[in-house]
Amino acid sequence: MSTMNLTLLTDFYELTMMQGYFKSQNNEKVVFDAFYRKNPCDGGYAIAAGLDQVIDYIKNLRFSKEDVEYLRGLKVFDEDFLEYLESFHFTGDIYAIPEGTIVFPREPLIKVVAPIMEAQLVETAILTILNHQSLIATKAARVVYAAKGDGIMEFGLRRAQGPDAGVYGARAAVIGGCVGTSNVLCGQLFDVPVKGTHAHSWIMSFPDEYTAFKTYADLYPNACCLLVDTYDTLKSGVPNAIRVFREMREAGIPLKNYGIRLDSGDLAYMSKQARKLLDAAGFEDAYISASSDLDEYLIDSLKTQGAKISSWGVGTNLITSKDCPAFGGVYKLAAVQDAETGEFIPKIKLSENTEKITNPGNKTIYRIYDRQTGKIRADLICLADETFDDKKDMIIFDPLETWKKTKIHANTYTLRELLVPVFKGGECVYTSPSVMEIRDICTKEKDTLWDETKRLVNPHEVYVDLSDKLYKIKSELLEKMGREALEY
Ligand SMILES: Nc1ncnc2c1ncn2[C@@H]1O[C@H](COP(=O)(O)OP(=O)(O)OP(=O)(O)O)[C@@H](O)[C@H]1O
Ligand SMILES: O=P(O)(O)OC[C@H]1O[C@H](OP(=O)(O)OP(=O)(O)O)[C@H](O)[C@@H]1O
Ligand SMILES: O=C(O)c1cccnc1
Repeated sequence: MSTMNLTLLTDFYELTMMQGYFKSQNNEKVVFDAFYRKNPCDGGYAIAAGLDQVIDYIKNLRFSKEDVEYLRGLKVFDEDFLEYLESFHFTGDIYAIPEGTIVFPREPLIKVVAPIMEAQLVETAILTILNHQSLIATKAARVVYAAKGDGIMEFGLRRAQGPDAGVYGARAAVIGGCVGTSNVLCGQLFDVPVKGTHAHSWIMSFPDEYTAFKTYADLYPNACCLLVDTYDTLKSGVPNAIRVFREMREAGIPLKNYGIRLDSGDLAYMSKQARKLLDAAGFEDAYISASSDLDEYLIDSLKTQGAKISSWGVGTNLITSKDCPAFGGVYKLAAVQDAETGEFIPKIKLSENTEKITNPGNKTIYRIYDRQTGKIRADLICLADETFDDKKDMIIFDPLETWKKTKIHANTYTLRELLVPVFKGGECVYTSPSVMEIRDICTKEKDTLWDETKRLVNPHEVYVDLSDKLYKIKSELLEKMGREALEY
């Protein structure tokens, strides 16, 4: 999948605009920001994911002969433009927040600095990749948070919106903290753990439940998880599982990593009863896992109910992010380079809705950490060439409600620039960590948030402020626009 040419994975208007820029010989260098506006599921944060696929996409960005032929057939593009496309490749710079990082609304997750024809073309693919994976990674992080240290298995492939969503969704779910996936192709492509139990069909294909369990246990004694709800969980499923475990013990087969899976009924009640039966038979270390339309809220509720479940399989609600099906990331022009001075002229997009007014200029983001706790104090969006000294006090203010100011005292904080170079002059200068390494990074990242921000409902919002300089540029641009509007 990584060498696939996805050059035509774009909206038609990117190409018609590209031809327009070509015809008007307008190929100035510009800055585009890919950012999102609202955390998924009304949560307090999101997790950046998908960068590695964006890198593959950019590396393979070439119009093949067939691509150009196809575009010629649309009878919209002129020969000179089609000829240009034949030798097209990406020559710009890309900066990105590494995968697995905690991110907040309005922060550029990816910044493209490139001639406008190139920067425009890549909009759609960058957004579709980032939007999907960041959404599922965030959803997974929420589910993992609810499970309070229990393992979450990703079980969603069959219910995902197609193969790509299944495979890349599973990748993102592992980044967000799942311990593994049932998705074998995802395992092969990204070297993540694949695991699983068995289906009801396995049980139903045998003359009786005991024989099905026994056959499975003989085959997989080291990973023996028996699905106990096909007929009657407490009267048949659990007793038959206990019978098989007992026979394994009597046969001298070491019992480790074994247990049962509940897939229906009242999971709190069933798990408590099953726990009692297993314990009474001397199988205190047998685990109880559960699946059945779970999500973060249900897992949280089951925990509160005292369910005796220590491992969870989550499918549909995770892989589709069912209650919040879109991440809503956008890609906005932020600056255009002056051909003569080389300076970036900030550009702004107005909106009736103040939250939708874009942040102009060639920017970067600094994360401000509390030096003692390592937790995030706030993020600061500023101009790319601004520098800060953590030995000096820092005053940050809310960009919308500017009277809300916070003083961060000198030597109590550390700074980290979030955007890192990924492409320079068209060359990739970044090596992505493996998915399991990104998962580890993400686990550490989650530790930089207070619980108040991680909680599932009404979380505390982390401040994302603008630097003084950027705030002034934005205000001046808004003023100017306002004056110009009056002149009409
Ligand atoms: N103790 C519980 N508290 C809250 N929700 C629960 C509890 N136990 C199960 N659930 C959830 O309730 C829903 C159960 O739905 P339903 O009864 O329709 O299906 P089921 O029990 O899975 O049975 P079947 O698979 O046979 O349709 C699932 O989403 C499940 O996760
Ligand atoms: O409920 P989800 O969160 O989507 O998790 C995945 C579900 O997929 C399987 O059911 P399915 O009915 O597809 O197959 P089965 O016959 O193996 O139960 C599994 O038993 C889970 O219930
Ligand atoms: O392995 C499992 O138990 C599994 C896999 C996919 C979907 N549901 C369950």
